[in-house]
Amino acid sequence: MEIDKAIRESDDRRLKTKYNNAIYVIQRALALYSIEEVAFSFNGGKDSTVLLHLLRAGYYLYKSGQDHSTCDPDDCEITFPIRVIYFESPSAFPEINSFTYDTATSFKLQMDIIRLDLKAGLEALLKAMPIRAIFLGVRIGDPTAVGQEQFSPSSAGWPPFMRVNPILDWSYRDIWAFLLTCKVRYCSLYDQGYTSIGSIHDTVPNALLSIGNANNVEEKFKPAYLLPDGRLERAGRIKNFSSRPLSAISNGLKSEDGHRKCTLTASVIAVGDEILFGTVEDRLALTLCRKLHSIGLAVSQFAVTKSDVDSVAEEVERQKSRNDMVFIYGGVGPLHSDVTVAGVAKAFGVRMAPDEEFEEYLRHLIGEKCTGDRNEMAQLPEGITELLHHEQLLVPLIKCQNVIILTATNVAEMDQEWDCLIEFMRSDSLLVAAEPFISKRLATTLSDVEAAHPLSEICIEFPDLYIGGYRESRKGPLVVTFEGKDQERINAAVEALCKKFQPGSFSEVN
Ligand SMILES: Cc1cc2nc3c(=O)[nH]c(=O)nc-3n(C[C@H](O)[C@H](O)[C@H](O)COP(=O)(O)O)c2cc1C
Ligand SMILES: Nc1ncnc2c1ncn2[C@@H]1O[C@H](COP(=O)(O)OP(=O)(O)OP(=O)(O)O)[C@@H](O)[C@H]1O
Ligand SMILES: [Mg+2]
Repeated sequence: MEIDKAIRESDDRRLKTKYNNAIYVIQRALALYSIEEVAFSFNGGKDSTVLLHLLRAGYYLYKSGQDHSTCDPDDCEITFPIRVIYFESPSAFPEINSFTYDTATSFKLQMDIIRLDLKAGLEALLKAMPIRAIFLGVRIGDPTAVGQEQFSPSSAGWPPFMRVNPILDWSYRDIWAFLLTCKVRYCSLYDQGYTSIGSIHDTVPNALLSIGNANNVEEKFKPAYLLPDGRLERAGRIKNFSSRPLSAISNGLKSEDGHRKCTLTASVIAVGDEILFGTVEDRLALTLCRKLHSIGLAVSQFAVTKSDVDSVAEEVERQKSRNDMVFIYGGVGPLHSDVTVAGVAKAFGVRMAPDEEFEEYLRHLIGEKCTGDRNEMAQLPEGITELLHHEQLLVPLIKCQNVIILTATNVAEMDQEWDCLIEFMRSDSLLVAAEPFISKRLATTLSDVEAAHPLSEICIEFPDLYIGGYRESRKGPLVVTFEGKDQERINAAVEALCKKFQPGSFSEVN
């Protein structure tokens, strides 16, 4: 088998280790699932090209191991029985399409071309075939790899199947070492400076490979395998973040327009299975909501999510685009359940990458215990992270665009982080004009039924105020609350409400 032979004959020890691990994962999958139950998701990209050849080798080695005799290499090479699926999109590069089709012909792949969107296509496929596991060329540096392992069930909202990622731990360099060592064909775009290929709308050659366009001729690029730093593989992908950065928020806060100030919103996300199980009581939400309110930010939502990357990512993605700021706590640290930072990375569609500055802080904090090859805690969302350092804090706060990750685990720690955060925002003139809310509370012995209609009229008359009501017990007094940024408006609303009832029906409470 030519792939296995090429790797065995190579003296690249790192590549051999990666190859052996990938083959092991493939063989495990082939032992767990029948051949009809597996499929390979192939799209002509470099990672899936590597995986194609690994699967060919893995299948050959699996078969020869199973038969206790060497499988006839010709047989195994001619019949590659794993079903291949290609989601063809109208925005795919023509070079990718032609390479994918040519490869399918050369290796006699049974390839299904699916022209539906990914989810719908997978749903239809899984209905029609007994497929239970899909091989993917996902690597740890890909934004979509966050939280995945070599065997990862598909995420919530996707049809159920096992994602098998044999090259999850491969680096950009490993990919090129494999393709060049095995001398296999790859898509021609990689020789024209493309280093990671998405759609024609979001992919250009990697500027780091440019050799310029002297004499006004077309700009030329070096081939992808010459990219010196694999972390910059996606530099040719055009980013499209939907969220607003904090600078946009600061403009909002400085606005002279009172209404705009009122509409600034924040949302709070707590991460922790234990909160959902009811095992621990979450006191931080109360503290944080109170603090946010005290500086004039309207808290639009408080959510609790499970300790898993996808749940965190979904919630952050939803909240970051709807709110000016998002505050998230819980699930920060080195434990398996500490998935918050990875979830934030996934929400922004960026990968986790080692952050030297953060690692330095951790080294001071934990000393030698964290100086291993891979300090997971020192990985932060790439390209969007700002560390907010304050002398009172042992470890800086992490800000990813408009998402602030708090590490507090109790109220005292939250108080301290909050004080630092406020100082930071003030020194950066972010909060200069954020007017605090003014509130008034009136207690009454009127029943809910008596109060309901007149109160709803007041709400219509004063849409710029938050007017609410609550009671601490069914029999006790009803408390009506008025929140807003304009004292006169609050006084007017209070007066208007009192006028609708007998004098003395309401008394102000603190
Ligand atoms: C076979 C297959 C299975 C996938 N399963 C999932 C999944 O379970 N969860 C998920 O969030 N995305 C899933 N995706 C989507 C990918 O993570 C990714 O969003 C998609 O391939 C587009 O990648 P791009 O934005 O880099 O082009 C799947 C994609 C494919 C092809
Ligand atoms: N349109 C598609 N059809 C089938 N599989 C796909 C498709 N898009 C992505 N995949 C699967 O997801 C994997 C990861 O995609 P990704 O774009 O990161 O890698 P790639 O396309 O193989 O290489 P590159 O990083 O150079 O684009 C692919 O290797 C493939 O298994
Ligand atoms: Mg790709």
